[in-house]
Amino acid sequence: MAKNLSATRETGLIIGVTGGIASGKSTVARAFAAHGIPWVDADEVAREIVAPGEPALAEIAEGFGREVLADDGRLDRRALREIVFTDSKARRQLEEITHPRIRERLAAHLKRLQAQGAPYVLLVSPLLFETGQDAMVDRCLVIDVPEATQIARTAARDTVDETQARAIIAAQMPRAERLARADDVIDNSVDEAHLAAQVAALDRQYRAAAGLPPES
Ligand SMILES: CC(C)(COP(=O)(O)OP(=O)(O)OC[C@H]1O[C@@H](n2cnc3c(N)ncnc32)[C@H](O)[C@@H]1O)[C@@H](O)C(=O)NCCC(=O)NCCS
Ligand SMILES: Nc1ncnc2c1ncn2[C@@H]1O[C@H](COP(=O)(O)OP(=O)(O)OP(=O)(O)O)[C@@H](O)[C@H]1O
Repeated sequence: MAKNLSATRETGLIIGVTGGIASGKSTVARAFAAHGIPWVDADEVAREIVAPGEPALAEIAEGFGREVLADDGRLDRRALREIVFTDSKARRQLEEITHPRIRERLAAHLKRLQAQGAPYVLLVSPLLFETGQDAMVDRCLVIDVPEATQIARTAARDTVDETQARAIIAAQMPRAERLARADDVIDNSVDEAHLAAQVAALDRQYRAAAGLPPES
């Protein structure tokens, strides 16, 4: 059900941005940044909490074995990716280690950004609904593309092959369910100009909701 756009918490408006792998979340975040809007990225925070010396890295090594560490002691992300996207039990084990820490770190980053006085801020997360991070935001914006576009854009961008891209999509919320939980939707199936026009319209809407005039 759509949230009341004017009912923002005292600390200011937070927009949750979500969508499956390669739906275009980072591209959307950069388009909002062109309007002066900052964001916190859950994938980046997920990297921060497994940096060398962090307790989560030690717990992962304990649970998954030294084979998920590279020679320099850093997390071998590819090795861990291959384990967790073929074994849902292992994925849940990883999430039990990472998700509470990601959530805590996201809250701290959001607080810091809000203190800098932005019109509103974005929380960009592939698993906004799956992890309950949607409770941290006032409104959920879903970036929507067909699955074939996700696969094609993943293949064009990184080393994840089609089988693995499909396994990652299968580990995420189905498209229809995500759309059903959206307050706002961006159709990112066309091109960046089409995306930028939708972001500009939402920016006007969110500024009005935050009690601010349109961007001058
Ligand atoms: C498994 C890991 C090491 C793979 O790292 P890698 O650098 O290869 O990929 P990256 O982190 O960039 O993730 C790629 C994409 O996979 C998807 N993804 C990542 N973790 C998950 C998950 N637990 N469930 C479903 N999809 C996921 C997201 O769409 C993400 O954008 C890493 O994704 C990880 O630590 N995941 C657990 C933490 C997590 O849930 N992160 C998501 C943000 S809350
Ligand atoms: N409208 C578009 N037209 C063409 N290509 C696009 C469009 N939007 C995004 N892309 C491309 O698709 C790929 C995925 O986009 P992006 O990295 O923004 O997705 P993401 O949702 O942040 O991905 P991830 O879930 O892996 O973090 C990138 O290579 C990007 O340049």
